[in-house]
Amino acid sequence: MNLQELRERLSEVDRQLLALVAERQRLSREVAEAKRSEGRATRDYTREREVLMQARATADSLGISPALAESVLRLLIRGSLTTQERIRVAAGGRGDGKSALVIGGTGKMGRWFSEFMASQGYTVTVADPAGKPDNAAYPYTYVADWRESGLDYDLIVVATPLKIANVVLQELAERKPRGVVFDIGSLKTPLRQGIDALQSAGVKVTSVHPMFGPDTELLSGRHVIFIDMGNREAVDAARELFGSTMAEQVVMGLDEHDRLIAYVLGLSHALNIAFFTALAESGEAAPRLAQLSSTTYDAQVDVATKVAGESPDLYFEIQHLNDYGRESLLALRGAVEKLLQSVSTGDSPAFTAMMQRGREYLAGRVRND
Ligand SMILES: O=C(O)C(=O)C[C@]1(C(=O)O)C=C[C@@H](O)C=C1
Repeated sequence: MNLQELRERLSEVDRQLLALVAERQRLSREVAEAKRSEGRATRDYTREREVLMQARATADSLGISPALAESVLRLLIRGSLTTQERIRVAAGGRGDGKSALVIGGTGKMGRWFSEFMASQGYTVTVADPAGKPDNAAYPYTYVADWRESGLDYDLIVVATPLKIANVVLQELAERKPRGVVFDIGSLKTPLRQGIDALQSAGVKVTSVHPMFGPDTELLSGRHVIFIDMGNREAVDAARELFGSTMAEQVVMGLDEHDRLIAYVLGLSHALNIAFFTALAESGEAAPRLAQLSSTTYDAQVDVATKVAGESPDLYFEIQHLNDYGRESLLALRGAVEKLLQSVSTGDSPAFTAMMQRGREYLAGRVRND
């Protein structure tokens, strides 16, 4: 066979593979229904392990790489889980007969929430001064300014940029809506006044931080943080929204949230900004570095590239508006100084101690994906 013929055969095999993937997905939808009627959880780690082990053994007997087979099956299981989670969220029907308003609903996370709530049966209204999305089949009621309409909703989600959110929450407090109100900001200390105003006005208020980006399809392994401002009903209602998903729910206080986020978001963003700034400012080495690779460098460059592509406004807000933001930046500076000190004085025990401490610290970390 010549190259052209071989490529045609490969394309045919790819088509067959994808037809099998479609068949697997179809079966997985049936599994979702079966598990729902038997009252079983969506995710079954024991079964996943079995599937992966089976794939490795089959690969071995076929003379192909077990690692390749495992990666393919991991992707397919992820596909299954995404489909199954969606089925469960829709079947839960937690929003049937209920209405929701998403203020800032055409932004990225606003869109995510609108879709998520609509998939549960909520009738969604989107308010956003950015204009109605140019889509003939736009599925939600649209208003440019929420201030000009009634507030008779079961749920109001504030998905505006942080700076505006505090004002919106205060304005909402004046109108005392009957439904549950929550924002989805990445920081909570800049929203303290708005949330407090709602609380004092007797509104059912909480605050939610979805710890994932707008492209997220599967919530298994993801965290959603709920801030308890003293209104149990509001916290329960917000948690209930995620009740059919596999997201892990964490409830905490407002200050605790921002203290932790200063590290989880603030420190990891800062480290990447420092990394690419150091590279870009490395003088004549900069263009040559861009061509090189090594395992750690490539992994770090991948993360840094994502960070560099994010919104500077949002990333600045995350650093600047956090009451506890300085703490983690100073910790980073302290760590770099300690490193510099050990390296420049040839203090190998100090360097080794840093590595050892990191190893111990990170070994205690549980990660599930
Ligand atoms: O066997 C199941 O319970 C499935 O839902 C299927 C499947 C898979 O894709 O193989 C998907 C998710 C589960 O966690 C385990 C396995």
